[in-house]
Amino acid sequence: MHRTQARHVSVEAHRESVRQLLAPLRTADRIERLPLLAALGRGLAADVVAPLDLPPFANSQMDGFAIRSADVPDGGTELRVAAPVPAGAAPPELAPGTAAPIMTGAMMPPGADAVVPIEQAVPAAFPVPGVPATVRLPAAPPRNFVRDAGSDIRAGELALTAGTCLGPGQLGLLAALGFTEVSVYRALRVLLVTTGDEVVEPGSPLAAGKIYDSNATLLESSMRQAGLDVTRTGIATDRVEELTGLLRRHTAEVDLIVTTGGVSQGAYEVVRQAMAGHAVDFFGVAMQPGGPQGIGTFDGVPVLGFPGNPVSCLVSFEMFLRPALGDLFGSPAPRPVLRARLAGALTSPSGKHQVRRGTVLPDGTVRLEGGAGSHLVSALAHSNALIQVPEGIAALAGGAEVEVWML
Ligand SMILES: Nc1nc2c(c(=O)[nH]1)N[C@H]1C(S)=C(S)[C@@H](COP(=O)(O)OP(=O)(O)OC[C@H]3O[C@@H](n4cnc5c(N)ncnc54)[C@H](O)[C@@H]3O)O[C@H]1N2
Ligand code: MOO
Repeated sequence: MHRTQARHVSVEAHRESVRQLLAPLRTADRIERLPLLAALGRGLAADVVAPLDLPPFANSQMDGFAIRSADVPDGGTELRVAAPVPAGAAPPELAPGTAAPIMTGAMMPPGADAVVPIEQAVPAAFPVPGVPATVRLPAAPPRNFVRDAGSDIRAGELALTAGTCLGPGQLGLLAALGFTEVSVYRALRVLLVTTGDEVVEPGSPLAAGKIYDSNATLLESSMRQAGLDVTRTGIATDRVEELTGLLRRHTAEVDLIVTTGGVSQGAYEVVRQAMAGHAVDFFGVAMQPGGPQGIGTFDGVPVLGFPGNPVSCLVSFEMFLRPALGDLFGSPAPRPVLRARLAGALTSPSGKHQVRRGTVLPDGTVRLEGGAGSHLVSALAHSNALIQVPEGIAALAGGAEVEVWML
């Protein structure tokens, strides 16, 4: 279905449509098992349940003496020194009235329930092993400097939920639990097509009326950051048959097609025309920039048609595609959402959700970078955040609190 720009949908509704378009890609054949380090930055494909307690056994948090806390009265006492407990050993029971030298991470001897750090002992040094010795220790409450078995996570508990992005912390947990491999989603393969007779490759001569292709680099880097496997076709001209042929050649190899340009109201809207006869819908989203959008399938492959202005296509990616990838596949680089105070006033088209670019400063304010224009790539390059101005707001004064998405 090829429709004209008759309706306007909300940002939230379009984000949900993008999610629904991609949800069928979450299939079992897109799951693979990888060694932990190869899974860095991938989304976990299935819940992981802890197969063991962490720590697996009660152990000492300090180098010191393991004691039975009941053996030491309030004012402290002198105890006989038992055999030392090095890390990695399984110690025998601690005899009543004795203190066992114990190292950080070493297993608590059965019977011992507290550790006194070596700094608090008199003398504050471990005796030579095998030589009879005593040590004076202060009282310590039960569990003093003891890390209980299962105090981090218990066997049978959910360690990581499906859809979690695997960063160093998550991979470290899997290693601590003894895993060597993990099930993750394969990277989605995306075909990225920029369009326009005025657009030329950076590095080639810039004739009058031409501009360099910034969208391809903006989007390919965004896509790579979000874990996508990107195929670029080079710039498609405004000839419809050329674009149609190019898309047909690649449909079998990709999971998603993303185009830029050719979706608004001009006389030569190549993407709209190439999608004629396919289940692709074109309409306006109540958002600025990034208003004109296309969504649907081309020969069964999901398609997103982003507008051609550089900031518009980047904002489209951040507002619609990145959140869907995060939700469905646990893709990396989700955007942290913060609240910040505007350093200066702004105006916004009240019927649209405006996305301005800005810099969040250490004092918790956000400074606008450039105006609202969707061609302002230089201002974008100096921004670290997208400022969200919801539909219905026509103006905000300096100091007003806004939601920002960190880039
Ligand atoms: N009469 C109307 N005109 C326009 C409307 C409208 O509603 N009515 N919407 C405007 C808005 S908003 C946007 S956004 C653009 C969207 O246009 P298209 O998606 O059709 O994109 P193009 O016309 O091809 O290009 C727009 C703009 O972006 C530049 N561009 C395109 N590709 C690239 C690239 N790869 N790298 C850098 N710059 C690129 C292109 O030269 C244009 O300046 O339509 C408005 N017009
Ligand atoms: O919706 Mo357009 O992206 O404002 O220039």
